[in-house]
Amino acid sequence: MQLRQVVEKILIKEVRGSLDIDVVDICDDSRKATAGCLFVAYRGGHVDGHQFVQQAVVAGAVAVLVEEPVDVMCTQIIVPSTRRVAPIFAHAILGNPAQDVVVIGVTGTNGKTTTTTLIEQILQRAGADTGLIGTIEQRTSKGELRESTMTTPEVVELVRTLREMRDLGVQYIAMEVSSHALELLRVAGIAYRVAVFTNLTQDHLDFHETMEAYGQAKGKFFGRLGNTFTPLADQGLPVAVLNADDPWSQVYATNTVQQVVTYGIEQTADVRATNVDIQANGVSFFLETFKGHARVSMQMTGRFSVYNALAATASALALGIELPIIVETLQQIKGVPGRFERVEAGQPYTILVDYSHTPDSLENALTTIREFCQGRVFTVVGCGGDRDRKKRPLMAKIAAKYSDVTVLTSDNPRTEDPECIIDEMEAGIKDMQGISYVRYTSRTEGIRYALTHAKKNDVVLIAGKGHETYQIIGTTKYDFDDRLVAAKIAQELL
Ligand SMILES: CC(=O)N[C@H]1[C@@H](OP(=O)(O)OP(=O)(O)OC[C@H]2O[C@@H](n3ccc(=O)[nH]c3=O)[C@H](O)[C@@H]2O)O[C@H](CO)[C@@H](O)[C@@H]1O[C@H](C)C(=O)N[C@@H](C)C(=O)N[C@H](CCC(=O)O)C(=O)O
Ligand SMILES: Nc1ncnc2c1ncn2[C@@H]1O[C@H](COP(=O)(O)OP(=O)(O)OP(=O)(O)O)[C@@H](O)[C@H]1O
Ligand SMILES: N[C@H](CCC[C@H](N)C(=O)O)C(=O)O
Ligand SMILES: [Mg+2]
Repeated sequence: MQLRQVVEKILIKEVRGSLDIDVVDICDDSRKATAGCLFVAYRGGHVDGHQFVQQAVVAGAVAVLVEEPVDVMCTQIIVPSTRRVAPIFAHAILGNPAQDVVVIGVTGTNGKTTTTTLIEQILQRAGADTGLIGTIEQRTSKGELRESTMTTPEVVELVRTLREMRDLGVQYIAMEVSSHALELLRVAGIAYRVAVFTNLTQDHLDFHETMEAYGQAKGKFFGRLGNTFTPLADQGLPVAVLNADDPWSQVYATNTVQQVVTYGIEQTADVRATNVDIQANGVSFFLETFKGHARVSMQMTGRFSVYNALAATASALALGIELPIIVETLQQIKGVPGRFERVEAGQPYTILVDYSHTPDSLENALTTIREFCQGRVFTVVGCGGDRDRKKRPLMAKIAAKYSDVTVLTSDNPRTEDPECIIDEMEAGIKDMQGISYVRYTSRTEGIRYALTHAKKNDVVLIAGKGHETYQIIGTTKYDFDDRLVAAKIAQELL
């Protein structure tokens, strides 16, 4: 497209060079620059993208979007904030794919991956072609596209993925919207048809600093619903789906002028579960909605699974899907990889791998296990390095409170010293009376300790890494899969 067509939409800018040039692509990483692209320079947390404009031009960039003049031989568009306007360029240059697909966004601390998966499965059962963008992978009903590197990609990659999905014939896309994405304007320009809130509990205080700021970041999603620079793909009106049992929903309801559908267990809600019965192999409940009611028996367990099911139900109803299709899907779905996933190696005790890497999700996982466990509970848990440090003592405390034996170990230490991370976790439980815990820096050895001591009727929870197939130590990514490691050790111990 002619660069002039987009640049004319930008109010505050200085242009050096010609705008009458054809731009065929956009990129924000010089290492991925291609012939005829526009390179966007972001000032990052580690490096300044402005350093790489020359490299991008050598690779074929014909124009650059920058915050200060740079010394290169190509068109320069100089703006106060490249992050602010990059979405306008990305959507326009990549052909506005978001206008051709119906997008459902799910935000919240926990439950995004599970809820988007449930929504995707319901839409597929209703006969739609779907896309999914989230923590584990980016896939369509026609097949997997790729494993994810981020929950919500940066805007350029995100819009490119939307375009890829649209070109494959996808009609509906369910995507996770992280608080980082909202804060960094990664999802600007996407007109969500349904915006879902799961819950807000402590995480990411390294990035947002306070819970208030974290809550406000999520609130942006609802404040802007129906208020973006691209129109909705279909004729339906935007809907906010809010968790009536989370106090932040009241704030978010006042943030939006759009219709709101609430769901919950405790409080009165438009979509509600009553008579919740949690078992080891599933959960059942009575589902009441504004479109009828039904008894539901799911193969996924835990009270949190009921919340995810309710959020997905409310979203699907907002999209006009019939209740029986929703109920059939909820009953048929077996689970999501790494979420309360059982490892079966013929051992007499239960092994569960769960992606609980926040205090709240760990507490939910353990209270669920306590509801059905007849023996002892062993929890193997670590905390990620280069991430929120404040959650470390809290997670250890929760593990120790609900477990008979806690094994403090490494998650992804990244560039931090693994011993220091475990020290920070241990600080939360040092003074607790009557608890039993051990430390193993090696995650494999931590898992081995728990499995060696577990007996019939016991449950071993391996928390924090879920579906991950790697462990990041320093800057190296090693192969590591809790499920495979646990299965191998359990088999050896038979
Ligand atoms: C805090 C955050 O989101 N950081 C993101 C940010 O990193 P950064 O600001 O440090 O980037 P940088 O390395 O300084 O580079 C600055 C710019 O120079 C460019 N560059 C860099 C090197 C080079 O040779 N050429 C070049 O052009 C980079 O592409 C970038 O545009 O920009 C990078 C490039 O787009 C992202 O990869 C990076 O995400 C990192 C990997 C990350 O871990 N993000 C996490 C915290 C995150 O976003 N998580 C949420 C989920 C959270 C949750 O809910 O659980 C997510 O949505 O994934
Ligand atoms: N609705 C919920 N409320 C609280 N905890 C939940 C909920 N759903 C899932 N969990 C717990 O949180 C863990 C992560 O679930 P899920 O992957 O669906 O969340 P997420 O929001 O996508 O996480 P991430 O921020 O890492 O992408 C699960 O393994 C489970 O222990
Ligand atoms: N999306 C989360 C995932 C955390 C998973 C945990 N295993 C870790 O590495 O801390 C994050 O990037 O903070
Ligand atoms: Mg996720």
